[in-house]
Amino acid sequence: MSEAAKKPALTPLDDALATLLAQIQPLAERETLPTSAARGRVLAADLISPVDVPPADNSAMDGYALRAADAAAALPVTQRIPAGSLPQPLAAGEAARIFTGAQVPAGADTVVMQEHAEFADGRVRLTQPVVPGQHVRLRGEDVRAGAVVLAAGTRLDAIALGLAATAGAAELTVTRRPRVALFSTGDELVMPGEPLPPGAIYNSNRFTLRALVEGLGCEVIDLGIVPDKLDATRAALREAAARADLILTSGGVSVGEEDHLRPAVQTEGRLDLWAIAIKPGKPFAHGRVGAAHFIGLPGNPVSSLVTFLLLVRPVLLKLQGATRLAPRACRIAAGFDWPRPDKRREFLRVRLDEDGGLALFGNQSSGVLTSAFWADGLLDNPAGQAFAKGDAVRFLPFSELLS
Ligand SMILES: Nc1nc2c(c(=O)[nH]1)N[C@H]1C(S)=C(S)[C@@H](COP(=O)(O)OP(=O)(O)OC[C@H]3O[C@@H](n4cnc5c(N)ncnc54)[C@H](O)[C@@H]3O)O[C@H]1N2
Ligand code: MOO
Ligand SMILES: [Mg+2]
Repeated sequence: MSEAAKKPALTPLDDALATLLAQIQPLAERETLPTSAARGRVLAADLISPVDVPPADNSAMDGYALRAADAAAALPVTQRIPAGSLPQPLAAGEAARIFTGAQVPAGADTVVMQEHAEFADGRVRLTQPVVPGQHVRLRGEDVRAGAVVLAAGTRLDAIALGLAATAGAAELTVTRRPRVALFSTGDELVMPGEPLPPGAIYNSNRFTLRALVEGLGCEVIDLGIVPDKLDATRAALREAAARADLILTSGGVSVGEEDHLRPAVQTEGRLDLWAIAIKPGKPFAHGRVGAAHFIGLPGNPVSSLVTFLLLVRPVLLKLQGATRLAPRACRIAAGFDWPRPDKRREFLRVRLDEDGGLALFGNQSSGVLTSAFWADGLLDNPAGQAFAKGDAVRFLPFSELLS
């Protein structure tokens, strides 16, 4: 067989992702957690608010509540309403002293901030014209009772948890954590904390991948480092398949004789996909071992990171029933020329630069993890497409991908 004939056809990224996601059925099991423990999880049922938020009209300022129609007169101040207290109705021709967050009394329709009023002898006089309704936050303007506050399939970030709490939810029903068995392959790998013998490197993928998996609300089953041996790789796959929903590995997935993952998966299960037309991250593998999904990421640290973000992140989200799998992207000006594009769709490590559009990290090698640490996200450049400084390019922010 000629070298050319041995070359695998590279699958386009979008096709690979579609194939991968088509195999994923969301997990059916759910659990109920305290709201404070649900960060990073996916809501399994619509959350409906039993209350209006805010529950009553309330003041946005420290000042005076009154009827806008009375604004011209010096009004007697007939009550004082701190936040948390219950006001008396306000009669025509009266004003109430009021504080931010306090309930606006029935009868009042407007709040004047104290800086725009003068108080003397029990009466308040306004020093500025009023706009009727000003500084009153209306009952239900944030959330209406009976409305869906958070839909099933929502990922619970800090803001979503706050919104759930604002509707009074002490507990949330979420999809159970997917179990992800993680192992790194490579005889050269040594764990941080151990001495570094000649020829060895520290295992960084294990830390990056573990943090990414946990950040997506999943449980990690850490199977450590597996040697570059076919038998050891097969044994690790069998153990992982018995314990996990997804087996995630890094390294040993390329074409060298020391890359045992592909043959091991072919023997223990089946391989559905291998090699994607992206840079970095070409040698990406997907298949099944027993009932578990298998995903093999390339060993180079940036390749492993990028393939995780583009392909594994949506899988872990879909397993949990999340409705939004794709990260939001935007088009933004490139701050540099890119005259010699790759034949593969390329994901460049770039940083947001207020003055000049996206800036490029100098060394784009897939072994240089510093490039990703420095960057704010990935510039997604189509295969074979050159661009010049000032051209609009597609930007995938890490704020989307790493959340
Ligand atoms: N003849 C060819 N060689 C290679 C090809 C190719 O198409 N033909 N593809 C290259 C590309 S692209 C990549 S990416 C790598 C992927 O290789 P593997 O997935 O088999 O990974 P390894 O060979 O095991 O390691 C690659 C590289 O990454 C380092 N590594 C591995 N694991 C870790 C870890 N846990 N932490 C830190 N660094 C790790 C490893 O030491 C190697 O330097 O293959 C190319 N070769
Ligand atoms: O895909 Mo490799 O990830 O180009 O270095
Ligand atoms: Mg290799």
